[in-house]
Amino acid sequence: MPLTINNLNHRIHDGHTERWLLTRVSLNITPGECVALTGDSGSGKTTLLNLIAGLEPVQQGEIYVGGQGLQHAKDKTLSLLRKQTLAMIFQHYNLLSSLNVMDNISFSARLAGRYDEEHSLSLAKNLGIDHLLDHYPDTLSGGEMQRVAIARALGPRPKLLLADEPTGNLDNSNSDKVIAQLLSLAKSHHSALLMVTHSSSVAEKMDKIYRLKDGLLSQQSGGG
Ligand SMILES: Nc1ncnc2c1ncn2[C@@H]1O[C@H](COP(=O)(O)OP(=O)(O)OP(=O)(O)O)[C@@H](O)[C@H]1O
Repeated sequence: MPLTINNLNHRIHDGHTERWLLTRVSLNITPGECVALTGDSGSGKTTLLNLIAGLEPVQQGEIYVGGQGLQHAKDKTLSLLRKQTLAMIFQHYNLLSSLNVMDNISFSARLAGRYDEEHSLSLAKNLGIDHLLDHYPDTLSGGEMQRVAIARALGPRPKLLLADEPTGNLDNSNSDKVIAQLLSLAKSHHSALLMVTHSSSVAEKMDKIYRLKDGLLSQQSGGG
């Protein structure tokens, strides 16, 4: 299973007080399943993604990514997991400005020791950015940059893709195209996808929709 979360509780310091941000959160995502994570601003969506990526320590409960438990995992295990098993896509793309598109796409796969030129080129072709391979990020549109970020994330063939508002900076027609490409590539790679989104039309395109409210995660109707 790419992602299993059992009874996760997470407490934060809010000024001088402490409060539970996440309570009894459980979630399973199967290979190739695409799941939307929704919830009001401040409900804890980004914190949950950070916990799954091993960027914040698990306080109570269990998170398994590709079978690897994150609770009690050492930093080395977590950094290997981020290289080999999961990938993240951000709203602000996080491309490397000194590398051209081809090198940006190859970057994560090289880091994971899984670089495959044919695979990188096929991702670029599928995402419609193969004519931009020698361009640099500052010459690209927002939609093009997000496509490069998606190709880079899929380069190492991750079991789990985490995406935080990946189309938040795009207009509706670009957003629809990028989401359609992301879903179809995630499915064809059998990568599970957990995507934070504020857009109900984006959420509806996913297999399942979950909502975080008052610390609790619940499945909503819709999606699929
Ligand atoms: N390490 C931390 N210490 C203290 N407070 C934190 C910490 N991490 C997150 N918070 C707080 O937890 C709450 C949830 O933040 P988070 O970014 O996870 O929400 P979100 O649902 O992603 O919001 P948005 O949709 O606005 O991005 C916020 O009130 C934030 O200030």
